Amino acid sequence: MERRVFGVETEFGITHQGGEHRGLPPDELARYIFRPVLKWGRSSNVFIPNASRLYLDVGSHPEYATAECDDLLDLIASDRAGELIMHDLAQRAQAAMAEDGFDGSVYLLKNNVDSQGNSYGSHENYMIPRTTHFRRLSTILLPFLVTRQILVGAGRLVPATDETPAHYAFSQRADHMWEGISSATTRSRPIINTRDEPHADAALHRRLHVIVGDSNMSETTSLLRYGATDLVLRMVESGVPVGDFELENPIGAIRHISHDITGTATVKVRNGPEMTAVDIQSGLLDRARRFVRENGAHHAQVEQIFELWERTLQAVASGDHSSIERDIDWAIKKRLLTDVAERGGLRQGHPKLEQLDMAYHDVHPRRGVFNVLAAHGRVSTQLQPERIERAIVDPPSTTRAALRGRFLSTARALGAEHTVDWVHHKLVDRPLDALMLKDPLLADDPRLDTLLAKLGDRVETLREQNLAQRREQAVPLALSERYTLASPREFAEPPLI
Ligand SMILES: Nc1ncnc2c1ncn2[C@@H]1O[C@H](COP(=O)(O)OP(=O)(O)OP(=O)(O)O)[C@@H](O)[C@H]1O
Ligand SMILES: [Mg+2]
Repeated sequence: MERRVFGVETEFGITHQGGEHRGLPPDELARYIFRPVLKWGRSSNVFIPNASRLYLDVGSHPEYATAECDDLLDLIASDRAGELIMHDLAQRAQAAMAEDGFDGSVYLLKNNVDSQGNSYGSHENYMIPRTTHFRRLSTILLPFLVTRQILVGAGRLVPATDETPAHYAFSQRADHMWEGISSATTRSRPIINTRDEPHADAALHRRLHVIVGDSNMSETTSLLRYGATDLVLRMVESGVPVGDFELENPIGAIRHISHDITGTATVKVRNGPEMTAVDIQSGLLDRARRFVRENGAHHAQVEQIFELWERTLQAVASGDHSSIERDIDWAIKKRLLTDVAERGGLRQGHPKLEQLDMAYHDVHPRRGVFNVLAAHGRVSTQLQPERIERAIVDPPSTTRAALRGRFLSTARALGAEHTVDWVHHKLVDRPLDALMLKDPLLADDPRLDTLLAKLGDRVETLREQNLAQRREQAVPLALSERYTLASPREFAEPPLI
């Protein structure tokens, strides 16, 4: 596959604290957060002009699904834009609640486990050819995903239980996976979900749904996560030998690996020896390097991804994590927790440290601990803030998201009733002219002009507007007046919440 479509769905944890009374329960809080969405789109399931989807399912985990991207940096930008859009909604909820007499602060967390131990996801979507051999896919991809947490896990301080002392684990999600592959998402939570909803021409494509990943705060970790997975998928698709790392017990392995931060835990490879996660990842990295040597790099970040992949494996293998403490989520957070524990003389598992673990994932640009570290230049980034800000309003330009974005902002600006999903675009008054875009990689289609022309002359006026003018109009429609990013010099130390 020359170009691949990527999308990521993030479910956020929410909580309301710090007021005079007990905070609102999460379901009521979620309703406050989605109030402007409901008002804007008359639904709690809307597509917004940057072509992404905002969604509140039953329960209390607001979700943002990025538009389709074919570029890794676009994907990360759209995901980061989602944090800011959700943050904006959380701030509005806080203000509305204060007016209603519920004081306190709203916290929106981009993590995967709440303090009661419930888990929520960060789902990756990769378009793959329909012809991909599924058995080959799973024998290669499962061991990759089971061991990928040592590269891109978000880290978690695991509280003490009767059997185990408090300790630091690579992953948030590992303990919440129950199956290797299946079609269920909630009940049995498989690593790879096989539900067949391609959002594309089903004869040509599948949408691979990976639900094992942790939500990442670090743009660099995200780049490694999506970039390495894409490389492994390329090898699967090309048919080259990738080695035999099929695991005897993937679910036992994913937990075992997560809870051993020394990286020395071994897992049994079917037809093979006991191996560490580093052994398996090193084998895959070697083959990916060979694959790129023979076939060429398919995008500009491939070498950077290899370098990060290798450096992270070396750090885990040596036990010296200092070389990745600016780049990899679990290592950034571990350094922070260690420093704070040493400074304050706190034992492992102290409630303050558990709180700091949560605070790392707070998406508030000036309060969230990761964001404060970023504002102080203490973690690496991949994107200029302007690119993230643009992604709040503008869809990616190289996929059908561009068409959806144009349809949405034009229809909104002209007050034309419409419905959309990933594939369909319909003006309510013109149901027979509905536009179906089955190719997610097509960013241009004259049929959209034909459809929009049904809206009359005013479309021409809109088309002639420059981007800045369009943004002026689109921003209020994208749910916000203005979004501001953290100012880099405002804060002295990461706060504890
Ligand atoms: N053809 C495609 N291939 C890969 N990803 C796609 C494709 N079409 C859309 N996507 C991405 O898939 C994700 C779909 O998100 P959505 O939340 O609607 O997922 P879902 O699994 O269909 O539904 P739900 O969350 O309701 O269970 C988005 O991030 C989108 O960009
Ligand atoms: Mg979803």
